[in-house]
Order: sequence, then structure tokens, then C-alpha cells
Amino acid sequence: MLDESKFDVQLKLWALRIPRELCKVATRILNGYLLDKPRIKPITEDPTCEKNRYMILSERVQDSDLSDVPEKNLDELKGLCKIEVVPYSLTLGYSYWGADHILKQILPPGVEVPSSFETIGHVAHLNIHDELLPYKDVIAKVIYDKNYPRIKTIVNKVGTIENEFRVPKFEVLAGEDDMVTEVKQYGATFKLDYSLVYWNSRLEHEHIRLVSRFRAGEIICDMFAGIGPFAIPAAQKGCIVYANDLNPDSIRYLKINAETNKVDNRVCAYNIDARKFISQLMAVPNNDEKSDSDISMLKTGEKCDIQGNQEPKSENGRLAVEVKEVPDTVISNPDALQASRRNADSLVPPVKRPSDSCQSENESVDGTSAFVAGRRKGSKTKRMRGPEISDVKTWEHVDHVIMNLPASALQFLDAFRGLIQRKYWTGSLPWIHCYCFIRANETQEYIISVAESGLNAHIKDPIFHRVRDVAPNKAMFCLSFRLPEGCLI
Ligand SMILES: C[S@@+](CC[C@H](N)C(=O)[O-])C[C@H]1O[C@@H](n2cnc3c(N)ncnc32)[C@H](O)[C@@H]1O
Repeated sequence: MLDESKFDVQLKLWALRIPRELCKVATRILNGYLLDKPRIKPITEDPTCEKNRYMILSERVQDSDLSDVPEKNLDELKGLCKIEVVPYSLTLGYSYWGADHILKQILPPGVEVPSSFETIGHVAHLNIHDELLPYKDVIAKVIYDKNYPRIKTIVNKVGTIENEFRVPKFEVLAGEDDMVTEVKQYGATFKLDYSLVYWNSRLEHEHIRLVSRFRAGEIICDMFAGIGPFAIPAAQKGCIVYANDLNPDSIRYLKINAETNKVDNRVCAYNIDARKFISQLMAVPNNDEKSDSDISMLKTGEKCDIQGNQEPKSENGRLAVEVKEVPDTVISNPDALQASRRNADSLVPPVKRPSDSCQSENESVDGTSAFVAGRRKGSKTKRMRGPEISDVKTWEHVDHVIMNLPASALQFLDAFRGLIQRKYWTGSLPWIHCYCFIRANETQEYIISVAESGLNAHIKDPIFHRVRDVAPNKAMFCLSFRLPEGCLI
């Protein structure tokens, strides 16, 4: 239990009793001699008379004879009204002090006070160092008290992140045990369960930096999309986004976020391994598969419904695609991905390149796609006009590929070897934005050599962007380059 009275500080001050209507002039005269404390007004009620106010003097005025105030000011004040000095006692208690002030008094001297934290909607995420773990509950209580109602849940990370979804384990230290929250970033709203999906508010600038490179109408593949912090703003900009994540909860929230932000007609969600995703998305379907009879497997308006990570087996042991009318779509196996792409191929001519596509924000788009995340039939919402997902042939053109899994994205670059067929590809090769960590003993040349050996091709004009320092000897970078010609077959 925290004894809040321990933080009380009594101030013995002096106040002037001044007629209410003269307070403004008196404030000017007493400039520099009135109480100056954050969140405390120096002019307050006179409990004995409605017509007066107390003007509380600062601690530097120590005597009732006001000898600490220059004579010139006192004379001016005396010309205004009769001066009455009264003692004024002020208690600054627990509710007055900031978390930093209180924690400094509770924690052992010399330790770093953990009063700052990452905020994810109503959740405050603390990273309490080992030596302060015995104080974790009191730290959480102070931070909770000082930030409520903006913050309603205080959590601390437990152990190191070991799972492939990059989601830490948390313990709730104070407040509601509720990790489902909402975050706003540059005009987009993201709902997420912080205990189930990856989220890092510190990447906000990076999300927006990268998306600012995209233009309306461009085709974006996000191999490790999470809940959509690249995908949703890109779609809001008018891009068509193919967004994938292995974590089914991430994709569940990605779909919710695509709908909330009214871009579900531009975001196509997948729930498979990133290597399979990119291979299946960009590989050319064979001619037989593109024939009308095969395409009829998924007609316009039908949707393939493959739930979560379960991979239903057909009799021959291959992954099966169950086709039925459902409101939401997540594609979680490679065959389904191919099927959806075959369907896309059948519907409309290929997407125009951004340079020749026209954008109008005032017209609604009412096409129906076979594999658009969460699209409702007959939706009347006004949406930005531009190329539709059903127009896109990803084996003919993709503009950008995002790979934000810094610990291992470089190892996924081999998926691009021989993936694109030169004879089908139109326009420039895609930009690859591959995130990585660089340690103090590593160089950018080393990272490029790893990337080149993954691609088995030479990278021309690579660009490194330092995203942020993650540890004293480790920084996160974004390596951007055009996919080398040498990767094509
Ligand atoms: C560092 S997070 C980035 C998420 C999001 N792009 C962002 O910026 O917040 C990496 C994501 O990759 C996903 N992931 C990990 N391994 C994967 C794999 N083999 N295939 C697809 N996604 C994977 C994780 O679930 C996680 O959501």
C-alpha cells in the first residue's frame, strides 16, 4: 500500500486581501512576486468575503511586512487600495506531484526512474529493469494514478520475445485487464489486441516515411503486414495492397482496420508464410489455369473462405479451397491465393500504371471482388476511385514490396530468385524495402552482401535509411533497392 500522505509538502505563505475588481492591476504590479507553481492559481477566493480575493505571494516573500517586494511596487499597490496581509497555508499532496517526483522518493537513490512508457491507446507499456522489479506494483500504481483516464491499463513486458509473431508476453500491473485498444496514426485508426499482435508505436514515422514514397494506383505487397500500419495508409492513398501475416490475429485485426478506415476494397489479406505468399502472388499462373473453365471456380461475387491457419485437406492430400459466399475473406493457403489470382485475371483488363490511371475522390466504386478483405455485397460507402484489386495481375507488375521483419527479412530475399518472368512483366521492377538490424560490428556492405547472396544477383544503388536505435550497439535500418534484373527468368 502506498501511503499518499507521505508526499505532502506544507508551504507557509503570505497572501494579500485585494478587492476583486483590482486583481488585474495588482497582478501587473506584483509581477514576479506571486506564487508561480504549475497547476496552482495564485488568485483564489477569500473565504471571509465574496468581494475580495486572496493574491498568494511566492515563497520569496518571507515576511508579513512585505520587505522582499520592492518599495516602488508597494507604493503603487498602496495607491490602489489598503494592503491587508494574511497568512496562507498551502499543502502540495500526492495528487499535485508528477510521477517522476513521487517515484524518485520511493525508489532507491541513483536508479533510473521509469516514469516514461510507450502508449498504445489506453495501454501503457513499461519496461521495468530487473533491479526495479521489486517495485513494479508501486511504479505501476503511480503511473496509473498520474495518467488516468488517458491510461487505463499498465503492463510490463515479461522475458524476451521468442515467438515468431514478435508478440511479447505481458503482465497487467495496474488497471483493467483489457489489452484490446485503438491507436490513431496520421488519420488512420488501428484496433488491436496488444497481447496477441505485434505493434510498435515508435515506428509511426517510418510507416509514414515509406508510404509517402508510394503513389495512388501503385501495387504494394506487404509480406509481414501485422495489423496494417503500412497497408492501411497506403490503401488510403489509393494504392492496391496485398497484405500478408502469419499471425491469424494480426490478419483478423488488419481486416477490421481495413473496414474501419474504409479501404477494404483496396486491401487483400493473406494469412500464410511470407515466402509462400510472395512466391504465389508473383508467380505466373500457367495458361491452362487461366482458361475460362478454371476461372469459373471462383465467379464474381463468390469468395473463398479459408479460416485462420487451418489448412483443410482434400482427398488427394493437397490443400483444398472451399468456395462459398461469406462476408469476410482471409486467404491462408497457397492454393487459395492462386485461385483468387486466377479469378482476378478473368474479370477485367490489367490495372493501368499510376502514370496513366486517373483518380477521383468523389466517385464511389461498386465493383465486387472475389478476394477483397471484408467487402460487403452492395456496399454503398463512397470510396476513392482507382484501380480495383480485381484488376490487378501481380505477376505482371508490382511497385513496392515491404519486408518488415528486421530480425530475418534478409533471409526471405531468396524467394525472389527466378520468381518474375521477364516476358510477362511490364514497367519497372519493384522496389524492395527490406528491414534489418545492423550491429556495431557490422557494415552496410556486409548487409548488402547478405542480400545479394539471398537474391543471387547484384543490387544496384542500394539506399539505407536508419529507422531507429534499438540497443546501444544495434540499429534498425530499411534497405531499399530495385529488384535486380538478374533475379528474373
Ligand atoms: C516486426 S512485425 C511488423 C508488422 C508491421 N509491418 C509493422 O510495421 O508494425 C513482423 C510481422 O511479421 C509476422 N511474421 C513473422 N514471421 C512471418 C512469416 N514467416 N511469414 C509471414 N509473416 C510473418 C509477425 O506475425 C509480425 O506481425
